[in-house]
Amino acid sequence: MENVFDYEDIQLIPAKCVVNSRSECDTRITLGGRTFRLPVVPANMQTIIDEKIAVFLAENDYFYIMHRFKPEQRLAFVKDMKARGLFASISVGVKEEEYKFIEALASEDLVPEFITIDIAHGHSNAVIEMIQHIKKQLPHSFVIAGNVGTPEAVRELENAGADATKVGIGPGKVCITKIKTGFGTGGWQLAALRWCAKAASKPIIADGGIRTHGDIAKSIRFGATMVMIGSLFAGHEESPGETIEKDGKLLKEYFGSASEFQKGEKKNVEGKKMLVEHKGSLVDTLKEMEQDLQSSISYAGGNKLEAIRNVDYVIVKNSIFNGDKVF
Ligand SMILES: NC(=O)C1=CN([C@@H]2O[C@H](COP(=O)(O)OP(=O)(O)OC[C@H]3O[C@@H](n4cnc5c(N)ncnc54)[C@H](OP(=O)(O)O)[C@@H]3O)[C@@H](O)[C@H]2O)C=CC1
Ligand SMILES: Nc1nc2c(ncn2[C@@H]2O[C@H](COP(=O)(O)O)[C@@H](O)[C@H]2O)c(=O)[nH]1
Repeated sequence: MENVFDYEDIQLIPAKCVVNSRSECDTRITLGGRTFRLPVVPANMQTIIDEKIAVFLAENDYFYIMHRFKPEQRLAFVKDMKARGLFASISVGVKEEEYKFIEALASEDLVPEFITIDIAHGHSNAVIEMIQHIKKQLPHSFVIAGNVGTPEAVRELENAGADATKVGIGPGKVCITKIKTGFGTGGWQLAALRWCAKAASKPIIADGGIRTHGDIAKSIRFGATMVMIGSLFAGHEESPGETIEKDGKLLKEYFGSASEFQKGEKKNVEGKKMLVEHKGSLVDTLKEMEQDLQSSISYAGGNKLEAIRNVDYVIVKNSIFNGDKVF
């Protein structure tokens, strides 16, 4: 494939400014018939989101996707969000019990607004069958399917009924898929996003590899509607990961959903654990992300997110591992 690159290899080229203040720039995005303040969603991982954060995000018009690692609590979670008048957005896997869970939601007439099918290798019959099951049982839920890394996969999942696809296999900060299996979009996630976006007829969520706020704008430029982020959301005081003090410094744990820490066993491990610096409040990060993205929009020469989609860019260098190590 030609022109393979990643986030740090690209610089977007400024266009003439049309606003008098960055505060005029609108970062809102619509997905599944709802408008959110930012094209950003914290990763559906156990050290990134919990019920409290989900409520905060939904109340404040941010998109969220609850993780699937406390399966027995999901039905009550949907009920609770509905009782609060908030949208429900959950994750499922593809195993037998997940079929029953979807049927239980349908039989109680509990319809989550968003359901994300969250498995490592989403280009599979297992995901296609789950999309079809959800669409049959809960036709009004917006289904996000993933993860994938090729145009063929995007087309197949869209044709099966997915309303959006999630792109990114191996670019995550706590991911070791690229090292352990030799496969994935790690090291060329941005180019893979562009490749997939050209084939997509529905929204794409770019997942993994975001290391700076500027990478959000780059994802939008290369075809993402929304960006899923783990590591940048891992260090907040609200983050569910354990807080650890080391040499007088506060740190937070962040582990992969396919790590032994999540699985409770060393089987098919494709994720690791790391400690990230404590960085204060989630609200402050969201505010800073919004301001930085407003600035990106102004450099793009517009006042809406769409302006970023048309800017020119240059490829400035190349690197494979995006600063990641196995340990
Ligand atoms: N975005 C990414 O790059 C990655 C993300 N993850 C995250 O880790 C979590 C666990 O993922 P996952 O292991 O898929 O979930 P599950 O453990 O729920 O596995 C889902 C099903 O798919 C099967 N499966 C998993 N990987 C493969 C594969 N490569 N080929 C064929 N079948 C497979 C599993 O069986 P069996 O286990 O017996 O093979 C199981 O039946 C998810 O949250 C996922 O998003 C994991 C790796 C990469
Ligand atoms: N290969 C693995 N990928 C994982 C695992 N757990 C989560 N993830 C993916 O990473 C992103 C977050 O990436 P970041 O660069 O923003 O930190 C997340 O949304 C998943 O798609 C894992 O154990 N292995």
